[in-house]
Amino acid sequence: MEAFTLAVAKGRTADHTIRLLEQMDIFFEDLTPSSRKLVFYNKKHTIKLIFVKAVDVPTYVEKGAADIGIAGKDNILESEADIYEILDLQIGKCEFAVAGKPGVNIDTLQSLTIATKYPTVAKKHFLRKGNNVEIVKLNGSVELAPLIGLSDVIVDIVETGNTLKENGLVVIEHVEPISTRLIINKASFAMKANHIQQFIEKLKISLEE
Ligand SMILES: Nc1ncnc2c1ncn2[C@@H]1O[C@H](COP(=O)(O)OP(=O)(O)OP(=O)(O)O)[C@@H](O)[C@H]1O
Ligand SMILES: O=P(O)(O)OC[C@H]1O[C@H](OP(=O)(O)OP(=O)(O)O)[C@H](O)[C@@H]1O
Repeated sequence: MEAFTLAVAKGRTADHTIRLLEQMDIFFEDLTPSSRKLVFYNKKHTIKLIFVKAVDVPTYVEKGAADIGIAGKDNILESEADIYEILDLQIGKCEFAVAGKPGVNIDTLQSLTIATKYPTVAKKHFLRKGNNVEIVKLNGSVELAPLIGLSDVIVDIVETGNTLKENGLVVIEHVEPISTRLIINKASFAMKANHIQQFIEKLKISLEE
């Protein structure tokens, strides 16, 4: 019998997530790196795994299309989804930062234009600081914006710092650390308490190994 649905982000954290599940003795049939399939079952058919775009994981969990999700803190914050965030999986580590050309002084500019893939996170950060900002929402290659005058600065993910460096940009402010988190649908947490608690406990043990 199917106990719960687990939404996992496609992309750069997928391999690590699957390895973590394997450490918990959870294996999915037909799951290969080149597969285009999006739905998988474990051997006992108790867990349904769905692969979704990283940015969509919190939405699937909030709406109950998945009971459990494994998602980046970046996408959790941006979605403002009403879910429980239970565990830090200590993978996919990076940070949100404000970055721009060296010497740009964001405290002296009257109004700031911010290019970002994360408009909600960016708006909240600058509201807290009391800055007047205009947000330009982009979907990638955000580092280009200050180089061609589309924005004063960017709010983006920094991991190694290589993308900033190769484009002559620097971190101006650290905003928030990011890592992959375990999230749970609020109703599922009550309705499927046994199965979900078991999963959480097993995951905790794997994280400590
Ligand atoms: N250098 C990094 N750049 C982006 N995300 C990173 C990085 N390092 C770790 N992460 C984490 O990995 C998660 C998934 O990133 P990934 O790039 O696969 O998805 P994405 O941004 O939706 O990609 P795309 O839009 O190219 O499909 C992010 O949500 C973030 O939490
Ligand atoms: O600090 P680094 O290790 O260089 O990593 C940070 C870069 O990685 C991400 O981009 P991604 O590869 O997802 O491409 P994108 O520009 O299409 O978003 C992020 O948006 C930065 O551009």
